[in-house]
Amino acid sequence: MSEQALSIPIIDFGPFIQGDPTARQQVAAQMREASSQWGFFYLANCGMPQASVSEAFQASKDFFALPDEIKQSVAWQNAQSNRGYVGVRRERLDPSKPGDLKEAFNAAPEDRDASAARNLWPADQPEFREHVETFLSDCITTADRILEAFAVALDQPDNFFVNAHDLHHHTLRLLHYPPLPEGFIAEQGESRAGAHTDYGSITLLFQDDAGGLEVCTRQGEWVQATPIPGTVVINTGDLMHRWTNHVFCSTPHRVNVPKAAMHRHRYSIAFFCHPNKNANIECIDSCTDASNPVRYPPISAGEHLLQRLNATY
Ligand SMILES: O=C(O)CCC(=O)C(=O)O
Ligand SMILES: [Fe+2]
Repeated sequence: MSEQALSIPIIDFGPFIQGDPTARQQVAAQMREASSQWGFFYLANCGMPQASVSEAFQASKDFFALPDEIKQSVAWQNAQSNRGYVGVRRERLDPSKPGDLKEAFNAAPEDRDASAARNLWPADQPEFREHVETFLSDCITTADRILEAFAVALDQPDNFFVNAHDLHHHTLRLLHYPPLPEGFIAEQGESRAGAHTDYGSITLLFQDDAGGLEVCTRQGEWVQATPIPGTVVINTGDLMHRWTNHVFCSTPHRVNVPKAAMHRHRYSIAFFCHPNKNANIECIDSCTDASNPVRYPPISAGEHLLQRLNATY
């Protein structure tokens, strides 16, 4: 492993939340550097209430332990709504590989866009719904702060990204990677999650201590994103890559199975941020100059997402 391989940046977000303008600029500059070099970083002191995170993980464990018929009662229907339960092997994040060895539950904020699809909640599980909804709301608050820092990082008005995301077209995804029997991966070439990039603007990723997340460096080397307690992993996705005219990376990542963790469960939770479906995604002015001319025509965020989802299912 190279020097760089050891150093997915860790950024302390505390000074940004506390509000001193110089400190905010410094945090934003670190985020800019990390997003240009890695497209991935750990954020410490991001402001998420610890109880909310713990309750969401517990709710996730309880949900995935339910009988299959209950989970199937809220089965995922289509890319347009993109809510509900996705069973093991249903999704291929890397289309050249067999289905991923994971199950998932997608939910989305319902507070802003009355025309959006509704969440699918299993009957008689009021605590599950309550904890997921609380967590969703905390993720929105946290994501807005992070988006504010990204705007500062790109010399835009503080609310540049927050305004473009104000319909909350985000997706929350609970993920469960079941324990695997011996020899399974070697025989079939499956993984827990195939190599992929995320589609949206930014992703907040909460992981348990099982490990397995790997990130591809710009040099093409796979590096472990070892869980660090108290941090959330932030990555910039395809839409941000396009919006910033390639200034920020959309970095391939995957979930492999470390031998030591093969026989245990892994849980993670991803919050995928997406701009309003009708937001016009057009090269940000600070991201182009003579050496980096505009690379893409404008596209709506909704059109961009549908193109990516249809390629995955
Ligand atoms: O479970 C993880 O750690 C990563 C999941 C992921 O990358 C995704 O669902 O897009
Ligand atoms: Fe991902």
